[in-house]
Parts: sequence; structure tokens; C-alpha cells
Amino acid sequence: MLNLENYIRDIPDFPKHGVVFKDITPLLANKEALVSCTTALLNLTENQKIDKVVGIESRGFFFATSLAQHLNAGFVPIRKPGKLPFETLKQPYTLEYGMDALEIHEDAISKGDKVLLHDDVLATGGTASAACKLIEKLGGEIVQCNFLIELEFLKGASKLRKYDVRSLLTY
Ligand SMILES: O=P(O)(O)OC[C@H]1O[C@H](OP(=O)(O)OP(=O)(O)O)[C@H](O)[C@@H]1O
Ligand SMILES: Nc1ncnc2[nH]cnc12
Repeated sequence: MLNLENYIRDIPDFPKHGVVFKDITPLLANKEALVSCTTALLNLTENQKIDKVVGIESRGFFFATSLAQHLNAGFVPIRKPGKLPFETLKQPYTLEYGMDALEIHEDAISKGDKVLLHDDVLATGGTASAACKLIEKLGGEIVQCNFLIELEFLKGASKLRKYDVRSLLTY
């Protein structure tokens, strides 16, 4: 297994002064690292039954669709406002460097669906907890929230205490 940390670079003061941004584009661009990361994320799920993998725009999409294919599950996008064309549910949130809102299609998840939530980074947890609220409003059962990177010092996991939270890399 490759050391995935070697494919993630720190960008100081992006997108705002004081934020050290974890740039995963070197990992995405390397074919061995891409496979290794997908396999490692899949291993976190431990063969649990999953009906839908939910990915959060935009960096959550990179691995969520691939995870869905490997898990024989559907993929559901959670997007920034105004991007989804059908009827939506909306949830405001704050994140490490700003605030916004997230939307999901109201028919994207059926009551009782077993859901894996995936995103690239867990920072303050604002984004992921808003996504969990949307999934649960639609009747989804969150089996696991998994992340490529967890910035532990921002304590995002404390907003997700109800859930099985797993991360490949912690900083
Ligand atoms: O835990 P939080 O403090 O909420 O931050 C984590 C979120 O921030 C980033 O997304 P961003 O909003 O930058 O959007 P992007 O994926 O489109 O770049 C990241 O991909 C997570 O979704
Ligand atoms: N420091 C960080 N690097 C990359 N994505 C992020 N999302 C929130 N904080 C982040």
C-alpha cells in the first residue's frame, strides 16, 4: 500500500489567510495512488450493506461515485444551491473558511436506505453534519461517514458523534 500522505500537499493561506489547504490533486493525478486510495476507502466499509453512497460537491464526488460502483450501490450528489434541477431540500452550514448551503434532490434517497456519506476532508464538520441532516430528513440511515482526510484539530468528529466516522489520514 502506498503512503497516500506523500501525494497530498499543503498550500498555506488558501483560500484565505491562516488556512493550510490540503491539496489532493497530486493523489488524483497518480494512477497508483488513485487505486490505492479507492481500495483503502472501500476497506473502511467492511462489506456492510450500502444502498446509496452520498458525495458532497465537489471534491466528495471524486471518490464517492467510484465507491458506489464497487459497493454495488447508487450514487447521490449533495450540491451547492441552485445546481440541482429537480425539487430539493436545503440545509445551511458553516465550514472552516466560510458558509453556504447544501441541497439534495427530495427523491434521491428512499426511507430506510442504508447510506454511506463520503467527502474528501472533514474539517470543522459543518459540511458533513449538514449533509447528514439532509439524508436523515429523507429517511436515510447513515451507516458510516468516511473521509480521505480528517483535520483532527478542528474537531469535526464532535459534530458527528451519532455516526460511525472513519478517516484514512488524520492531521
Ligand atoms: O468540515 P468543514 O469545515 O465543513 O469543511 C469540509 C468541506 O470543505 C471542503 O469543501 P469546499 O466547501 O471547499 O468545496 P469544494 O469541495 O467544492 O472545493 C471539503 O471538500 C469539505 O466538503
Ligand atoms: N484545510 C482544508 N484543506 C482542504 N479542504 C478543506 N476543507 C475545509 N478545510 C480544508
